[in-house]
Amino acid sequence: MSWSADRAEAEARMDPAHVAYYAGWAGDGITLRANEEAFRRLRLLPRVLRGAGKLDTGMTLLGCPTAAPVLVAPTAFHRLADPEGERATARAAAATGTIMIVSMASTVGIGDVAAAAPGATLWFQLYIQPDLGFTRSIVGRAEAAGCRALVVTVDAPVRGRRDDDRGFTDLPEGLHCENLRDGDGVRPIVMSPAFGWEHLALLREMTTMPIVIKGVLRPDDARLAVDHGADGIVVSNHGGRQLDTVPATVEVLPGIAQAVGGAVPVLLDGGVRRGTDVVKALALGADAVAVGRPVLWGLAAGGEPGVTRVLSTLRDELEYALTMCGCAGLDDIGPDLVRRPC
Ligand SMILES: Cc1cc2nc3c(=O)[nH]c(=O)nc-3n(C[C@H](O)[C@H](O)[C@H](O)COP(=O)(O)O)c2cc1C
Ligand SMILES: CC(C)CC(=O)C(=O)O
Repeated sequence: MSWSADRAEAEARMDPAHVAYYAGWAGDGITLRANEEAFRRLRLLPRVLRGAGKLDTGMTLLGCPTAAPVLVAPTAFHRLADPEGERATARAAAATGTIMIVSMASTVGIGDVAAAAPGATLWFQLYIQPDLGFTRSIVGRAEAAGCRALVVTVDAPVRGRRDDDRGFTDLPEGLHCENLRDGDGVRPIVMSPAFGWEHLALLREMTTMPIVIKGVLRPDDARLAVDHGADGIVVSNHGGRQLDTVPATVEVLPGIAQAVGGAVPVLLDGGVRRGTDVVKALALGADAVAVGRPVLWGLAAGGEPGVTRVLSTLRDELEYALTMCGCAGLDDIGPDLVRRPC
């Protein structure tokens, strides 16, 4: 089943307002579409008779082994798709040897996600909260749950304007952002334009987890992130959900990879749908990619087995594409494999 068949199935099963939230985009959806279109425009140039033999797609990222350079991107509210929510996604991640980045806006608390999927490698995504004491306690919960990295999202100084959200504002009865529990209540997520690079040093004091900056689109910002001690970068435009008309992530990737120069791992998300997209991103300088909506559609269409299928299919497609390209492994992927559009 392809991701678009999953989406059709999700549309049949889910509340239309929730489908619209998952699918949602900022403005006119120019960036949303550009992410996928940019991958489609790139062409692969396979090499032949390389005697490559059987290949291995496994690698290690920030000390964490992963079966393929494909991670689960952080996405909010998995219980809108399936009653087990993030528990199901994490079990599927464990079953496929995939690193899952759990959203701060998960509908299962990070401790419960970890307990439900003991074999999973979890990273935790954070929106820094203006109450830094509360931020510290959220980070502490992620650390106590065994998360292996902190992914700090920096492309949301305010919420994206999503005209087509069709009225989705509040979670249904019984669903909450469990990581924001505070005493008897649950605090709202606060976005703030007041954060600066200096906040990285504050986070560094709060945790021993490696810190990854998510939402970088410029080489100079990537360099600043490295200079301020980031351990990794995610080239991301939030799946086209924040500022419309920013470029497709794969278009800005080569410049960012060059600016980072291998100092820290560079990940990319936005529009990755097939194994061939993974090859293209790696060829243009990414160490790994992350997928957002396909995981949500797989979860809605088929629960935990649905997500397992999405993740294992991506890995199979990657292996197939690499074999077809004459690669012996991930190290064999270079820019020569991709022909950019004229
Ligand atoms: C429904 C939905 C919820 C999201 N929630 C978060 C979130 O809580 N934190 C975050 O950093 N990014 C969030 N994102 C952005 C994803 O991490 C990722 O950048 C994006 O989905 C990648 O694009 P793709 O969906 O085309 O794969 C969300 C994306 C979607 C579609
Ligand atoms: C709860 C939201 C802030 C999650 C998000 O980042 C998104 O919907 O894109």
